[in-house]
Amino acid sequence: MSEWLNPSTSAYRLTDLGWSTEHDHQFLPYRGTHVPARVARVERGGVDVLGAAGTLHVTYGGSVLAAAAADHTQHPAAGDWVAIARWPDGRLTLEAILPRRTVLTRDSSNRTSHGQVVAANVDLVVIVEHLDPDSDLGRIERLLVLAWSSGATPLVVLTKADLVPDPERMREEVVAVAPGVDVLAVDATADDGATALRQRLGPDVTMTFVGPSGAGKSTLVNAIAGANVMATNEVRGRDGKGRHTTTHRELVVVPGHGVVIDTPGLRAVGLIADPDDIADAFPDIDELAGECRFRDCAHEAEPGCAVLAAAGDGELDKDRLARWRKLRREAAYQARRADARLRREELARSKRRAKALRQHYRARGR
Ligand SMILES: Nc1nc2c(ncn2[C@@H]2O[C@H](COP(=O)(O)OP(=O)(O)OP(=O)(O)O)[C@@H](O)[C@H]2O)c(=O)[nH]1
Ligand SMILES: [Zn+2]
Repeated sequence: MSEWLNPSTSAYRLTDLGWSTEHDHQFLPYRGTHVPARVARVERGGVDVLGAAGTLHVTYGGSVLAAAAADHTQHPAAGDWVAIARWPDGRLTLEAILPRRTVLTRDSSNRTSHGQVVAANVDLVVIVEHLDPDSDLGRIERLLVLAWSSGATPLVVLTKADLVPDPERMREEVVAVAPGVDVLAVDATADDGATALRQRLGPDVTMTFVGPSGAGKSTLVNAIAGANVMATNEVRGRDGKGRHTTTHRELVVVPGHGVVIDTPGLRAVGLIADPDDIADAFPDIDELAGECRFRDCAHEAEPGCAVLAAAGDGELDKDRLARWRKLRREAAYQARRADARLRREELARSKRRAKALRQHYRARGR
């Protein structure tokens, strides 16, 4: 186990972990009986939390387990602020999750679950994409939808600016697909890259870095930390598997510059967006759609469609429109699937109820 998770390591100041006066208020019901802490790592049987007592391993309290069984999103996640109880026998249990400000969710492959929270209370989603090879605009758009749907603010960092002849021109292309979002082009291996990013951070900002493998996420985190807190590709070994071993840190405190969350689940986040989230990432198209003749315009072939008109006269990039359509189809498909899942669960519940009733009457009849 790394020194990071060793209980003998030093205590944390709650404010370095992102604690604010809002949390003071939320924690009032637990004051005196529980201690506050932040979840750094989730395991099957419990979590590691960081707090004034350092790093602690705690198991789940009964009410937390019951809530999580009924609704997977109520399972503790990295970044959660929680209330910990200490029992007379010395056992530590996680008894409550404070209200989450933001949630990054992934659709679970488990058909009976309702998606899984992979990180909570993230303020800033840093979308990292390389300029060399060329940036993937569709991937950036997709991650923007993800960021907006979590409630966090996105920031786009384009790395490897040192490897291309005209990074500014490429940055402009990305600016066009990220309306209202800050877009930086940096050399992540140089000081000014870290400086530009640090200027966007604050001491109590919780951030997460998403983007393709090799884009420079770990390099950036290490640069803002001024230390090697994340394993980069070079030091990770050839099999590429070293990253999410049991010693991996999922929540790293960068004193003065915030908290970084990096969970294995984040690597696999899919898209469960609702149309509003997509609109957040595509305000240009959303605005055009407001000008269509028909309120329920599908922007496919309708007369008076402002979206099609804009695509026709070049005001709206046709490729961007095609990617937007694809995301909307995907979201609609996910929504239908979730509906079907809910119906299946409701059916299973009513069958269980009927069976229980039959047994009840049979027992009485005897
Ligand atoms: N020249 C140059 N190299 C970079 C830059 N950013 C990252 N690299 C290099 O790219 C390689 C991959 O960087 P990482 O930081 O490990 O990438 P990552 O996004 O964390 O990758 P995963 O951990 O696989 O998701 C390393 O060799 C970095 O030194 C950059 O801006 N310029
Ligand atoms: Zn239209």
